[in-house]
Amino acid sequence: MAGEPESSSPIPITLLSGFLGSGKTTLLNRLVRQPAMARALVIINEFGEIGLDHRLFTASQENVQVELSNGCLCCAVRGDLVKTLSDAPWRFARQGQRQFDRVVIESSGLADPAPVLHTLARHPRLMRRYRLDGVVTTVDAVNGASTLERFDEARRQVTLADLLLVTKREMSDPASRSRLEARLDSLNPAAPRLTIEHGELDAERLLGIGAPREGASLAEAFVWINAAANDALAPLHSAAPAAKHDPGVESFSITFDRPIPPARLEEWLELSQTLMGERMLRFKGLLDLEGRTRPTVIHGVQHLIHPPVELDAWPDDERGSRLVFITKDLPREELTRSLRDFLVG
Ligand SMILES: Nc1nc2c(ncn2[C@@H]2O[C@H](COP(=O)(O)OP(=O)(O)OP(=O)(O)O)[C@@H](O)[C@H]2O)c(=O)[nH]1
Repeated sequence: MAGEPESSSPIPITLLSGFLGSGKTTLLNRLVRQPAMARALVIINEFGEIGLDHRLFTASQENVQVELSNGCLCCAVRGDLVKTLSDAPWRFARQGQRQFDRVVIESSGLADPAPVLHTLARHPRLMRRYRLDGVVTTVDAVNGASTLERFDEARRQVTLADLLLVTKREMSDPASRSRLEARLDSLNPAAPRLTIEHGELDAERLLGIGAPREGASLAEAFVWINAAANDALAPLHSAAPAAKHDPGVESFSITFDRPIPPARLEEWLELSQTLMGERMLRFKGLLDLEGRTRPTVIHGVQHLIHPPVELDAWPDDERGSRLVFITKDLPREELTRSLRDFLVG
């Protein structure tokens, strides 16, 4: 592809999701005015024949902007997204210099983020050029709880988020706020939650919220994996229940001292998708794989499993693997047994 060398480091992508009217465009307008997002390529997906969001969005001078209309990102225009992202480095280049250094995709309010994440994680051309920096989901404090009751898409948007932003808090009453908090606890206890008003948020808060990237330090990976475990991490080979959530939601960790054969891990991942599916809300792993000199990070959300990434290095001879799970209605014994059988059995 013209315009830039293949070897340049992958361009981070932030996926901004959230149900209809939850405040995505309001947030985006604030974000792109800040230095951290000033050179973002903004891709706006709208649903319906006459999209409005791109008119409501007011890019800063440096931003480049693309609209994907007439369909939903998760189905009809997924091919357009691949083409837009594939072409962008040279399409938005001046004198051979790429004009953006990150991408923000605002998906339509009805989009399920999973297919988009699959596309970003699996499409050969996109995988080389881009990396997912995280999924941010806005949830409206007034309607959020009932929206989450009623719409599967809204639940998927919350479940897949690395960061949840609760909007319109000043318009909501305490009862609907606590109903919403309980619902968010149940759907995604791992994601940090922030309250924002009228899209006011430091753009830096959105950077690096997903998994550690290739070559990241082990220290960074520890912060990431610990965030998923809440208070369940401390005791090895066991777990305490996570702090607060619906019945049926559990958070726990499992460790292995011996290196894990990569082929066994792959088999287990396939099996877990089939057998556990949506009962596996989230898993994160920091692994010592047989034959690899560096630590490997894997993670997944329900059926979606991201490609493994290798970190910088082990600090010394002390190695080991740790997996953290957040599950719903999935007996811990069943999961632990399948892991032990497959990974070290
Ligand atoms: N009071 C209040 N209003 C907000 C807040 N955030 C957004 N709004 C308003 O909510 C309405 C919808 O916000 P948008 O940013 O357009 O929401 P969206 O998620 O982009 O909406 P869709 O494009 O329909 O999916 C607008 O009128 C905003 O001004 C907030 O924190 N407080």
